[in-house]
Amino acid sequence: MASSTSATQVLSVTTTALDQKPRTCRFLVQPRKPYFNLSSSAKPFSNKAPFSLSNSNSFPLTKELETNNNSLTLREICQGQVPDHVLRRVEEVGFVVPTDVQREALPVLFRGNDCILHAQTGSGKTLTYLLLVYSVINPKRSAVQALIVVPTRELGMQISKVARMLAAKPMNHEVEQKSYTVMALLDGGMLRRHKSWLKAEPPSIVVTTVGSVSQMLEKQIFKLDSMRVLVVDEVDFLFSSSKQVSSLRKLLTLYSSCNNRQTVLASASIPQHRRFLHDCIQQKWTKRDVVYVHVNPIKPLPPCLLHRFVICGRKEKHRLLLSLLECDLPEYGIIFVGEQSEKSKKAGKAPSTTLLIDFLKTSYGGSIEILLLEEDMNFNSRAASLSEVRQGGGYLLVSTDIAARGIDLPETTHIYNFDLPKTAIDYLHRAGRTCRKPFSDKKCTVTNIILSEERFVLQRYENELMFNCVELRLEIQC
Ligand SMILES: Nc1ncnc2c1ncn2[C@@H]1O[C@H](COP(=O)(O)OP(=O)(O)OP(=O)(O)O)[C@@H](O)[C@H]1O
Repeated sequence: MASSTSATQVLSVTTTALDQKPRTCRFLVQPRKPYFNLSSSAKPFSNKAPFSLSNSNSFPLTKELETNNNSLTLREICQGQVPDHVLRRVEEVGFVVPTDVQREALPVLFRGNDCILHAQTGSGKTLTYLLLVYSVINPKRSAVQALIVVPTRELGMQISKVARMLAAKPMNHEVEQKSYTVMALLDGGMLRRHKSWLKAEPPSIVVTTVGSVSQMLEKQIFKLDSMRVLVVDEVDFLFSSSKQVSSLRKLLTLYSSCNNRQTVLASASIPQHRRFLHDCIQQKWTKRDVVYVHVNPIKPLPPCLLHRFVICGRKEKHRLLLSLLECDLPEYGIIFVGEQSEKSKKAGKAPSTTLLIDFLKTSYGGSIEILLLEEDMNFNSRAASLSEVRQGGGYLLVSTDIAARGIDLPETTHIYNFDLPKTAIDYLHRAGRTCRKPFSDKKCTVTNIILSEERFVLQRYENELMFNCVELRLEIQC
C-alpha cells in the first residue's frame, strides 16, 4: 500500500518474509532542496583541459549543426543515403521519428565527417552509427567494410542482433537483394571458425571486442585497408580499461593510415571531452574535421528518472532491499552489486552477488524470476541469463557493472544500487539501464541503499551529474 501527503510522501509495505513475523515498513520520502541550479553555469563534467582548444588549435573542431531539420522523419533524413530496404526495416520495427542524436548526427555522418557522439544513455546512438554503416557499405564487395568495437561480449551480441535485424529482408520486398552479412567476433567465441569464415567469405560488418580483433589483425587474418567505417562504442570505458587500452590505441593508429576512412567514437560519457578531442586529432585517430556532437549537455541523465536513497547499517542492507522490492513491486528491475575484491576472493569468502541472490531466492520462494549476471560466470551462463531476461514476463536481475554499459533492456523500470557505484560515470551508466524508450515519459526510479558515511559520495554524484536525490526514511514497526 502506498499513500502520500503534500510535503512528504509515505510509502508503506507489510512484509512477512524471512522470519514470518508481519512487520510494516514505512518509507518517508523527504523532498530536499536541489544542490544546484540548472540554469547556473555548472557543467556536467570537468573541463579542466590544460589548454583551450580555440587558442591552441587552428582545427575546425566544431561545426554548425543543422537546426532546420526538426520536423524531418528518419526516412527523410536518410533518403538517398541509406538503401531503401534498410529504411523499410527501420520503419517496420517502429523507428519513424528520429531521436535528438539521430537528428543532429546523421547529416554530419552522411557528409563523411568523423564524429564523437556524446548523448544520454538510451538515446539511440546504436541506430545512428548503424545507419551510417548501411549508407557506406556495398554488399557486392567481398570485404570487411565496417568494424564496430565494443567492450563486452554481451554488448557485441546485442549490437550484432540490431545490425542483422536492419539487414533482414523487409515484408513484401520483391527485389532480390544481395544480403549484408554481420559477424560477431567476440571474446569467448570460436575464433578458429571465424578465421575460416573471414578468409573464405568476408562479412560486410564485424562487431568485435578489442581482444578478438587484435588477434585477427596480428595473425593478418584480415586487414583494415578495405574498411570504410570504424565505430568504437563505449569509447571512454575502453580508454579507461587497463586491459584494453593499448590494443585500442594500436587499432586506431593502424586505421589512421587507411584511405577513405571514417571514424565514430560513441558514449554517454566523455570525461574531459576537450582534451579527448584534442588527443584524437593529435594522434590522428580522427581526421581534423571531426565533429563533436554533444546532445543535451546540461542533462547528462534521462529527465524521467527519479533518484532516491535510503541510509541503513551494513547488516540491514539485505532486509531493506527486500522491503523496498515489496514496496515497489518492480516488474522489471536490476539490482547492481559491487564486484568482489581480490582480498575477499583470496580469503575464500562468497561474493556479495551470491549471498544476495541466495537471500532473495529464499525470501521469494521461487515466486519471481531472479537472475544473475557477473564476470566470473562462463560465457554460456551469461548469455543464458540475458536471454531469459529478454524473454519478458518480469525479472529481477542481480548484476555487477557488467550490465551497466550499453545493455538495452527497454522494459526495466527500477534500478537498485545495493552497493554505491565507484564513480559518477558508473552511476550514470547504471541509472541509464532504465528510461530506454526514447519517446516515453514513463517515470523510472534509481534507489541507492547507502551507509551514512557514503552520503557525501552520493552528494558528489548529484552535483557532478546534476540530479537531485530524495531521501526515503525507513520506519520498521514490528
Ligand atoms: N528513432 C527511434 N525511435 C524509437 N526507438 C528508438 C529509436 N532509436 C532507438 N530507439 C530505441 O531506443 C533504445 C535505446 O537505444 P540505444 O541502445 O541505441 O541507446 P544508446 O544511446 O546506445 O544508449 P547507451 O549509451 O546506454 O548504450 C533501444 O531500445 C532502441 O531500439
